[in-house]
Amino acid sequence: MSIAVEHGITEDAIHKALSKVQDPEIHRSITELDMVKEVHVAADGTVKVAIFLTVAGCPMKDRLTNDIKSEVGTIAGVSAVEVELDVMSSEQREALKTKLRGGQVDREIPFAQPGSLTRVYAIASGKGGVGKSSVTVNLAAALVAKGLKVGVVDADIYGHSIPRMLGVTEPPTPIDDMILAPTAPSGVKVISIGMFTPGNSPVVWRGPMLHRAIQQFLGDVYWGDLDVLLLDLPPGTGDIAISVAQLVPNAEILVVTTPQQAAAEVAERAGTIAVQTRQRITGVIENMSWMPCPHCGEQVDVFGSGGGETVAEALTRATGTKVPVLGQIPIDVRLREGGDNGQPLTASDPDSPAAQVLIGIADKIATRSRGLVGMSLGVSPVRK
Ligand SMILES: Nc1ncnc2c1ncn2[C@@H]1O[C@H](COP(=O)(O)OP(=O)(O)OP(=O)(O)O)[C@@H](O)[C@H]1O
Repeated sequence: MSIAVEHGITEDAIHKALSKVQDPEIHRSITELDMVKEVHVAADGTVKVAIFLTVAGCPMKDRLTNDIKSEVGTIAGVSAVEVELDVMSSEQREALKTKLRGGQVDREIPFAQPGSLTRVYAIASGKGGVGKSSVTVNLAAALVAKGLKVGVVDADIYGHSIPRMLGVTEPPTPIDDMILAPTAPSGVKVISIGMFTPGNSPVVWRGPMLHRAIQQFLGDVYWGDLDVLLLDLPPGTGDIAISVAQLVPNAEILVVTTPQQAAAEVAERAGTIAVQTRQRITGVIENMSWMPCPHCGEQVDVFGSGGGETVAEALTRATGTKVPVLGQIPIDVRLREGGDNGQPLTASDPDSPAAQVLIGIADKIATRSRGLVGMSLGVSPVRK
């Protein structure tokens, strides 16, 4: 960065102001990312700041321009701020990508590294429509509200409804082979298989392509330092669950079911795949457990009862360690509405009964310590 100053405005003051401006997608300071090309101060106190954008037509350029104007504009003696936009050369982009990968030139999945502090949860269900995506977005928003950095991968090829449920409208920004994930208004970073398919067309990819897509979402997307990554899997016991197990062996499983016994049986099958892949099952979440009767306020079990407990017991038997029911979420029209208008209930109405259960589950998965408890070691007893 080159800075030419006069008019009593110090280089230090300009550097300090610019260091407060963050790239809206990378969430790191533009000075740290070497995005400032040059700064010039004219005799009348006009400051011209030239910036390197990561890519031409960067969707965040207006926000960046405004942020620079407001930060630099606060310096005493500055009469006006002008921002000029340039684009990084391929060498500069390469250097930026290396910086974002923590000095690593090669792509790798950061969450699969031994030192990774990110807790990865794959959200699974036996069949569609049980509320897996609703649970995922509400847990994500609740975890952000606790001050954690959270990312969501929408790997549900049949549903891919996560961006809408989180209110994300912008597409991801590619920097060559690196992808910057858009951030939802709640602060959750999101990447979805739906962002890579034209219109609303269904994805007809088969196993190897899906594996590659998940690998890209985990390895090519710049996530920054996440505390928690949630993966919304497609319903059933499909290829993606196995890909996740291969790519991120330390991912833990959350199984979502309704109280209905038929749903519980298929959810149990989805859970047992974790036994085969030796992944830990953190617990079972029962959704649509009950609703208050509109006339008398009493609890009505619309979809029967006991499904969550049935799945938890079956998975406890299969793994040999206690798999708990983490919570029973009631039916709440506002939860559905929140999904439709991109405002998770845990953020918009955290005191509602359904949000309270979800926040309780978020507390449990946020504080869970690492260890071998609950993980199938893949050993069987030997008879002597
Ligand atoms: N507790 C709840 N109360 C009211 N509505 C709910 C609740 N949970 C989910 N829903 C609604 O049920 C519908 C299905 O939920 P969702 O899309 O989250 O399910 P899913 O299991 O992810 O389905 P798929 O895998 O088929 O995408 C949505 O319209 C959602 O808003």
